[in-house]
Amino acid sequence: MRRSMLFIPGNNPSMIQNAPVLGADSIILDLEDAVSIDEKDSARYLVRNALLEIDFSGCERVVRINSIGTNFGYDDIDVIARVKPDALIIPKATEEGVEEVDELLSAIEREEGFKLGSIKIIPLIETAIGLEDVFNIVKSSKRVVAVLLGAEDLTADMEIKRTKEGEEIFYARSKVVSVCKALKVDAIDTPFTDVNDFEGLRKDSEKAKLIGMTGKAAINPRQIDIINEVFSPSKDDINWAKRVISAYEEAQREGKGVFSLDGKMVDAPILQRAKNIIEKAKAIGLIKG
Ligand SMILES: CC(=O)SCCNC(=O)CCNC(=O)[C@H](O)C(C)(C)COP(=O)(O)OP(=O)(O)OC[C@H]1O[C@@H](n2cnc3c(N)ncnc32)[C@H](O)[C@@H]1OP(=O)(O)O
Ligand SMILES: O=C([O-])CC(=O)C(=O)O
Ligand SMILES: [Mg+2]
Repeated sequence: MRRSMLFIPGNNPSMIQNAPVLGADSIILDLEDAVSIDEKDSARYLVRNALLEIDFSGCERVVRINSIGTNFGYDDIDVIARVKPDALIIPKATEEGVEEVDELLSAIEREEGFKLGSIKIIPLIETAIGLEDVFNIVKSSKRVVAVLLGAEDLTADMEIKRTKEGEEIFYARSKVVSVCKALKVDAIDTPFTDVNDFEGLRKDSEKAKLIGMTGKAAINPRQIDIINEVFSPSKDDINWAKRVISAYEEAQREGKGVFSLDGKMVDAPILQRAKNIIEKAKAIGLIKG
């Protein structure tokens, strides 16, 4: 489950230390934009040591490396992959970049005796060229388990204003979601950067969920509960899904493919939606069995 993915600056030991108790499904130890050039080398070793020494209590441990187009990216991979993070985020992802990281990871996994393919990749889509090529980027490595949308860099690249309402990223969100659904990987929404506007965060998360995003990045621990709640099925959703499934079974016994529940038509796609809700609720542990 990747409902909430919390960014933590890779040069901040006290924030990293607290990570296991913050309630995020994944933590992203950042070596890229949250770390100044002067601190790139020390942050890399801090993150390496944290991965070796801290028990992250089952949180997915993800590291955002620097782009391999920079001086830092190769060193990041060489140092971090050897301590086996769960996944690497590749900023400003391109097809060639993901292929190259995949090959570098395979070489390190062989050298270290790790299972081949065990370190996953999450491409960060945050350029216009990356967005237009997202299908090929996801296809370019079997390691890809999710896509993260980065709206701050994307809107900078597109020379447009970033707004709280987010109309300017509707196409990007939709494109990422469509590709992720087609290729069966998670679609993770861009962070909401006003860490004191909780109503705005909820609206933005609901907007992303409505069109199919499966989780959202966070930049502050106070954002996690809202994100987890929005990206989990609600009690009402679960009750509705259970009623649809049992009504469907009854209709089947009566030989009907389509019937109505509360005045609304139920047929195969609605049954599928109900099953998806139950699956997700089981995966999160909201229902058992
Ligand atoms: C566009 C992008 O690339 S986004 C990704 C890169 N950006 C980041 O990683 C930013 C991460 N977030 C942060 O650095 C901070 O949350 C800021 C700068 C946004 C806000 O900082 P503040 O206003 O000081 O946060 P706030 O007052 O809520 O902090 C409360 C507590 O949470 C901690 N905290 C804040 N952010 C984080 C975080 N991301 N991870 C873990 N702990 C955090 C603080 O250290 C503080 O702890 P304390 O009470 O023990 O002192
Ligand atoms: O990683 C993210 O989601 C945030 C990011 O880099 C961006 O928006 O440019
Ligand atoms: Mg960015």
